[in-house]
This record gives sequence, C-alpha cells and structure tokens, in this order.
Amino acid sequence: MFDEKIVSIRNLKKSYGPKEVLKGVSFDVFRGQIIGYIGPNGAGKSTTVKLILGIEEGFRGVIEIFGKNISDGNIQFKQKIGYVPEIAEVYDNLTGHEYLTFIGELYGLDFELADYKARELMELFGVGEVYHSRIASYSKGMRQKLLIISSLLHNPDLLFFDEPINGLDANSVMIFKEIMTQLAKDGKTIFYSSHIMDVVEKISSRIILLHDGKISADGTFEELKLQNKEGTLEEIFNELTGFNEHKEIGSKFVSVVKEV
Ligand SMILES: Nc1ncnc2c1ncn2[C@@H]1O[C@H](COP(=O)(O)OP(=O)(O)OP(=O)(O)O)[C@@H](O)[C@H]1O
Repeated sequence: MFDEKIVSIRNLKKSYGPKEVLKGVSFDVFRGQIIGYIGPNGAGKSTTVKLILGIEEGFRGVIEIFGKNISDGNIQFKQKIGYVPEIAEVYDNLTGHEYLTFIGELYGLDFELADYKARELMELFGVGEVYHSRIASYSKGMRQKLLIISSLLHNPDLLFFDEPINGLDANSVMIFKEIMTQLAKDGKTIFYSSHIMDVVEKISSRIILLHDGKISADGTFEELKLQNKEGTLEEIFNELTGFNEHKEIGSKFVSVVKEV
C-alpha cells in the first residue's frame, strides 16, 4: 500500500436551497485504495463526487486533490482523473471509433495512439466488432463498456466510477473487477460508488458509508464486520441505515398492486 494522500476532504458541506445534502464530510484517500462509496438513494454520493470533480460548485469545507486545493483555480488536476458517471451523455451519432478518438484527443493523446488504444481495449472487452458502428446501435452493456474505456484512455491516476457495471454481463463484470484490482496494484486510486453490495464487499480495500449527509462507517469490510453484528455488507448496510422493514413494505406494495 502507498502512503501518498490523493484525495483529502475536510468538513464538506453542500446545500441545495434549504436542503443540506452534505453535513460535514471528512476523509483522506490514499494512493492505491479502492474506496467503496456507498449509501442510500439520495445520500449525497454523486454530489460528493461532482464537487470533487469540480462539476458542481458552491460548497463549504476544503477539497484537496493530489495535494492541491481545487478552489485555487488551477484545473490541471483534471487531466489525471477518469470518470464514469451514473448517467452519461454520449454522442449517439458518432461511432465508437469517432467518440473514443475524440475523447482521447481531448485528453491530449495523439489521434493514432487514441485510435490504437481504443481499438485494443474494445477488442479486449469483447466489443471490437462494433468499433465502427454508431453508438445509437449499441446495447446497454456495449455503451457501458465504451464509457469505461473512455474514462481510462489517458491512463488516469484517480478514477471515479458511478455504477460502472450497470448492464454488464457476468463475464464482463469479472473482467472489470480484475481491471480494478490491477489498476489499484499499479497505484491508481479508485472511488467506486454502487448499490451492488456483494461486488463492493469483494472489490473494495475500504468502504465508506454515507448516511443522512454524514459518514456513518469507514473501514475495511473486515473492520465493519467486527463493529457490527451482521455478516454481509448488505446486512451491515441495512443495520447501519436502520432499515428492517423490507418485508412489511414489500407486502403493502403488492397489496396496492392487486387493487383493481
Ligand atoms: N442539482 C440539484 N438540485 C437540487 N437538488 C439536488 C441536485 N442534485 C442533487 N440534489 C439532491 O441532493 C440529494 C443527494 O443526491 P445525490 O445524487 O448526491 O445522491 P446519491 O447518494 O448519489 O443517490 P443515488 O444512490 O440515488 O444515486 C438528493 O436529495 C437530490 O435530490
């Protein structure tokens, strides 16, 4: 494990109108860590990531990336970041080749290198045959693979993945998990936001649980297991978020569905 601090957040607060979404979030992330960033819907996970990336503005507290305060106006740090958003806008009328070489060039790669890397990575991810097809014709999983590749073309040091395996088949998920492990071993730092608890449990070197705008757990899966009486991450999640009404809500839901 490396001891270089890659992301440092101090007392981060963010409100939308009267609603305080982040109520003072602090953590340090070190090089080579895979952070499973989890929490209930609307907890503020994407908001945290967007603030770190500078996509969203207007916060209180301090965010430092690669040791530099992001509020100092220098956006150089963005060149070393890769991002797969939960919902992404891609240019549907472009082919995979056109889109990826465009993204690669935006990140400063030569066209030839971007084209070579994009083609190789598409091949390796099992979608080489659609490299020259329009993105509009891609299946959900193919689009997701395109997004993952576009986030990695420039060999970034810090990655933010928001539900990256949405739509990927089981074999592709295995490849993706292996890619994450290898990247972390190479010293890349990964922020991984997902609701698929068994993958988060297996892949993360550290899990941060955000609940009600604050961090309610931070540690390795083993540490979280020791601190809580439950066994799987899904159960720990339910316990820490104080949720045990799934049976009751499920029954009520179905009884309303049956009302005709
Ligand atoms: N642009 C915005 N304007 C107003 N409210 C917003 C905006 N963006 C996010 N919010 C609110 O902030 C809260 C946190 O949203 P966020 O998308 O960060 O949650 P999340 O933890 O990523 O949720 P999910 O697991 O559902 O993706 C929600 O209540 C959401 O409605």
